[in-house]
Amino acid sequence: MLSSQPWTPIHAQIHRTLRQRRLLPKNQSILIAVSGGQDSLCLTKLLIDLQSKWQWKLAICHCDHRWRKDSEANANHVEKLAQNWQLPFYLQITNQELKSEAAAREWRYQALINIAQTHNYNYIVTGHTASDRAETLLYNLTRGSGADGLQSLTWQRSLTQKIQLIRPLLEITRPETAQFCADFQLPIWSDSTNEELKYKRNRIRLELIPYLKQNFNPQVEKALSQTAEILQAEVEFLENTAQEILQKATSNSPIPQINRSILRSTSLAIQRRVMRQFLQQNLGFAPSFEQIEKITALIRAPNRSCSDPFPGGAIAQVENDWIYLKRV
Ligand SMILES: Nc1ncnc2c1ncn2[C@@H]1O[C@H](COP(=O)(O)OP(=O)(O)OP(=O)(O)O)[C@@H](O)[C@H]1O
Repeated sequence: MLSSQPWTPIHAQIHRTLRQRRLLPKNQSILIAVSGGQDSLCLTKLLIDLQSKWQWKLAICHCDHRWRKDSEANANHVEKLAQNWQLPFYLQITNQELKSEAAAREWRYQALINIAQTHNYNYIVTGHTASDRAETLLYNLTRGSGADGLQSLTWQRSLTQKIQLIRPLLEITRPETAQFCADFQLPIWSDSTNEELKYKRNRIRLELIPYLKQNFNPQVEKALSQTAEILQAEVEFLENTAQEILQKATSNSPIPQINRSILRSTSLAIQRRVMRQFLQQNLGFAPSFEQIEKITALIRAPNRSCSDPFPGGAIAQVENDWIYLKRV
């Protein structure tokens, strides 16, 4: 496999991050998701250069959403790069019309998982950067997310029991990946839809972030990304604590029930999280803020109080020390 050093500060940083965070252990099989854009090319080059230290088995996967006229040319471009790098290449082409960004994303992750499962890759890596993290944080902030949405883009997430999604570039900004690609003359395929202002995410990147940089903080991407990093550890702690309390406060009974006096001894932050987990477990979907508030209010409500119905028809009802989730 080609690896034309030199070793740059970004190489050193990624090597250190991978070691400290134990993101991609030695000898593992890794599927790199490559769009052809600057971030995923930077990621691929870095992993190739670090490969001799980690003994990974690397491969490239490209997903063709068939959204743009040049999508086939884009796929061919990535295939050529894979050949030059002497890496196995997998192409996934959609056979359905993907109507939204969300649909495209869902299809893409499933396509990546299918390739990873078929060819035994335990890790899928993407080129998400600190800039993506900052943009996702801002986007979720405008939608009213709590800390969970603001931790935006974690270093690692399970896609299936066997496959982990890893994002090694979360400390590197997009201007840095652009510079890296220029330094190593990596041939970036530019995606024209990235410039379209009808997409909110693009407006955050092209209008809001430059405004914040100019008027508030030139390092705003790093600053927001740091906020996401702090929140990530806090969310993990709160979720684990809530899970422990949920276990103590519930019992195995045919009608789901949760104990009010145990919940009363915890803080509102934990009560909300416990209730979210309780509803999710028993209703089978992620509850909204209003639905969580409705059931949380019952922790201190008078006996026999009840909520109006949740989607699906269940209601929550207080009986002495318990809240029951009853199907009516
Ligand atoms: N067509 C593609 N084929 C393979 N990988 C892709 C493709 N598009 C994006 N990726 C991977 O996903 C990363 C993020 O891309 P981008 O920011 O464009 O997607 P996104 O939809 O905003 O991200 P996500 O939905 O995954 O959070 C890229 O760096 C790359 O690793």
